[in-house]
Amino acid sequence: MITLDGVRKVYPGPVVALDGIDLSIPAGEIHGIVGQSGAGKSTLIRCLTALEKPSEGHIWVDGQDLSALGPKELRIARRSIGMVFQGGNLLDARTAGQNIAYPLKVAGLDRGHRRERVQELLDLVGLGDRGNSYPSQLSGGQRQRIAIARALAARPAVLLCDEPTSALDTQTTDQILTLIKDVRDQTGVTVVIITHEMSVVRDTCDSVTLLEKGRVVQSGNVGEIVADTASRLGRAIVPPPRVDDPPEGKVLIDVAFTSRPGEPSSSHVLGVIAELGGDVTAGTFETHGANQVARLVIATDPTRAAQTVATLRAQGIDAEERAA
Ligand SMILES: Nc1ncnc2c1ncn2[C@@H]1O[C@H](COP(=O)(O)OP(=O)(O)OP(=O)(O)O)[C@@H](O)[C@H]1O
Repeated sequence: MITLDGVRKVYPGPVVALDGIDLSIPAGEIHGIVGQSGAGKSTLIRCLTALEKPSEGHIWVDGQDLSALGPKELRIARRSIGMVFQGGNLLDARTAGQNIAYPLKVAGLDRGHRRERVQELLDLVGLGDRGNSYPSQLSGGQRQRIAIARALAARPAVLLCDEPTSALDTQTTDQILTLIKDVRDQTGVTVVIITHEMSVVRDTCDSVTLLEKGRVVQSGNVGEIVADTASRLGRAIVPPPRVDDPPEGKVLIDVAFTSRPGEPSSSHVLGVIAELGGDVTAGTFETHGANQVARLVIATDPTRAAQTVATLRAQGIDAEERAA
């Protein structure tokens, strides 16, 4: 559905914003793009909307090579790409309904069909009775719902979301992410979400790409990445639980493991830790597909720390003493 092949983007300077990106996102997936500030996320999304032209390489969206299209063809191709920005970016002087209708007007849909489609979209995002409200009369979450409806108006094959929840509180964030998942389930749209929040990746994305200095560090299925205890991205998506200080006279050991079907279960590992004289101070257990992913912090006597780490590692369990 979305394929990038050797995409480079060099700004004058020169600044290499994208340095040879190869990426494939299947139709109907929700894909997260993460990376630190300056990693190239916004440049990547601007290339996907064809607002920016790659210096090298090709981008296919919905079967079309964007780099091969002329200006007129690009304008048409852009209709199959919906965009949602941080904060919504609605036109303040227009009602919610008029905001949603705008891309339909541009696409040449007649008034009657526009009205029908706008109501359908308002209902889809759960704001069926707010079509006549102006953006200033809506909450941040409601504005973002209208922005999603507007992005979906022309039935795009791809929905690109640039930090869609970073201006929202936790509860509203959850509601917007649930809406994005529902929309994907109902319409089959392929979704790309740029985010700096790993919780968005954990709770919403099927697959994820980590960018660093314009390059792909890791890309793949979220469940598989978090199950790989050696993956830095996996540990960022499911981080170790927070423990500020070890109990008096103890040291802390970070433990990470994945229980796959047919492999030693969490209770087995907890048994090993207990036998070694360790106390579980905090723990996170998450189910990803058929796997259970665990991050534990255990407290133990300093004299036993090295032995505990060695025994756990010998059993294939990731363990590391936390620096004091
Ligand atoms: N128009 C531009 N001209 C020159 N350099 C640019 C331009 N846009 C981005 N850059 C540079 O390209 C690199 C990648 O920037 P980009 O905005 O894509 O990163 P990002 O991962 O989206 O960062 P952030 O999370 O801060 O938005 C940075 O070094 C940035 O300074």
